[in-house]
Amino acid sequence: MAIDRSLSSDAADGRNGSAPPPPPPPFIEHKAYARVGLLGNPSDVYFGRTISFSLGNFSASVRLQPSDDLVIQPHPVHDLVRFDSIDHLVNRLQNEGYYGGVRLLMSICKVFYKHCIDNKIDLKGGNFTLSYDTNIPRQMGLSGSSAIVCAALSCLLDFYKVRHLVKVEVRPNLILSAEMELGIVAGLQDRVAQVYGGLVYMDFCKEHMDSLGYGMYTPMDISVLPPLHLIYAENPSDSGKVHSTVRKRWLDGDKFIISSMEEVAKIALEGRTALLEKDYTKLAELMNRNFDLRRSMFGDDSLGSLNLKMVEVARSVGAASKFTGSGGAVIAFCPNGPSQVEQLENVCREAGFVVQPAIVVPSFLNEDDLKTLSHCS
Ligand SMILES: Nc1ncnc2c1ncn2[C@@H]1O[C@H](COP(=O)(O)OP(=O)(O)O)[C@@H](O)[C@H]1O
Ligand SMILES: O=C(O)[C@H]1O[C@H](OP(=O)(O)O)[C@H](O)[C@@H](O)[C@@H]1O
Ligand SMILES: [Mg+2]
Repeated sequence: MAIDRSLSSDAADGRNGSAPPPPPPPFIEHKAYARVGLLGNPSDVYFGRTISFSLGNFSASVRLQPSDDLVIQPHPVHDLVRFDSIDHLVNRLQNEGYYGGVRLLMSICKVFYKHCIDNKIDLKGGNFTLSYDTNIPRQMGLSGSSAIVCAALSCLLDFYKVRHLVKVEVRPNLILSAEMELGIVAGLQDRVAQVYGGLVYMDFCKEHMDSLGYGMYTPMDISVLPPLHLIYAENPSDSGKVHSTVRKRWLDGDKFIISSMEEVAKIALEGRTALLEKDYTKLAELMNRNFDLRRSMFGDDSLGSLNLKMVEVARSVGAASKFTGSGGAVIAFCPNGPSQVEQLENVCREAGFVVQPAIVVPSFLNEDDLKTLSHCS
C-alpha cells in the first residue's frame, strides 16, 4: 500500500506565517499483474483444473483517494469520450469496443458492498475517488479486465480495513462476480492467479465448488517452470464472445464439449506432475494438446486467423504453444533451449508478432491475507 504524504517543508512548518494547508488524505494504491493460463484453461469455466501464473510483463494499478464524493474516474485513454472526428470515434469503437475500465470499477464497488452486507461486515463511512491505469494489452487473453478489478478490490479491502475479514479464496469469486454483472463470460483461473500471485494449481471440482463456492488452490514453487515466451499481436478478442457458444453447448449437454473439457482438465493434473518432476518433454506435449483440444471445440472461425497463426508460427520451429487465455496472446516453450528461442524470435518478428520472455511474479500475499486462508496445502 502506498501512502502519499508529500508536503513541501515550507508548507509543513508554516514558515510564511499562514496556517499550513491540511495534508492531503493518504491514498491507497494496488497493482495486479496479467496472467498466463499455462495448462488446463479454459476448463476452469467447466469444473476443471488449471495451472496459471502471474505475469510480470504487464500490470494494472488502481488508486483510491479519500474524497468528499464517491467518484469513479474515467481513464483518459481507455475510457475515451472526446474524439478528433467521427472517423476517430468509429475507428476506436471498431478496434476496442464500447467499454473501458469504468464499468469494471463500478461493478466491483457494488459486488464488494453487497458481499460485506451479506456477510455482516461493517463498512465505515467516508467516500473515495477510484482511478486506474494499465499497460496490459487490452482484450488479449492476458486478463486485463480482471487485473483492474483485482487491484480495485485490494484498494477497497484496505480503505475499509476489512482485508482480514474477506478470505483470500473468496476474493477471486468477487472479482468474477463483478465481471459477470456486466455479462462477461469468464472463469476463475485469471482471478485466482491475480489474487495469489506466483504459480497456482487450481482444482474446480464440482463437489468442492458446490459446497464452498470456490476451488482448491495450491500455490506451486515458481522454480519448477522452464523459461517461457510470450507472443502477441495487435488483435483484440472479446473473451465473452469467444466463450459464449461453447458455454451454451456445454450447458445443453453436448457430449463432445463435455468430454473434451474433461480432457483439458486432465492436462493440468498431468502437467502438475510433469512440472514437479521437471519433465519438460511432457510439458511441451501437454501444452500442444491443450491448444489442439481448444481448437477442436471452439473452431477456427471463433479463434481467429491471426491467433491461429501465432500458435502455428511458434510450432514451425518446434516450440510448444497455446493461448494464455481466450485469444490474443500465446505462451510458448522451447524444449531445445536457447538456439530454438533464437529461431522463435526470428520467425515471430518476421510474422510481425511481439515476442518476449515471460516474467513470473512470485506470490505477494501478505500476513493478513495468509491468515484468512482456510487451508494452505
Ligand atoms: N486495457 C483495458 N482498459 C480498459 N478496460 C479494459 C481493458 N481491458 C479490458 N477492459 C474491460 O474489460 C472488458 C472485458 O475484457 P476481456 O474481453 O475479458 O479482455 P481481457 O482478456 O483483457 O481480460 C472489456 O469489455 C472492457 O470493459
Ligand atoms: O479461454 C480461456 O482460456 C480463459 O478466457 C477468459 O480469460 P481472458 O483473459 O478474458 O481471455 C476466462 O476468464 C478464463 O477463465 C478462461 O480460462
Ligand atoms: Mg477478461
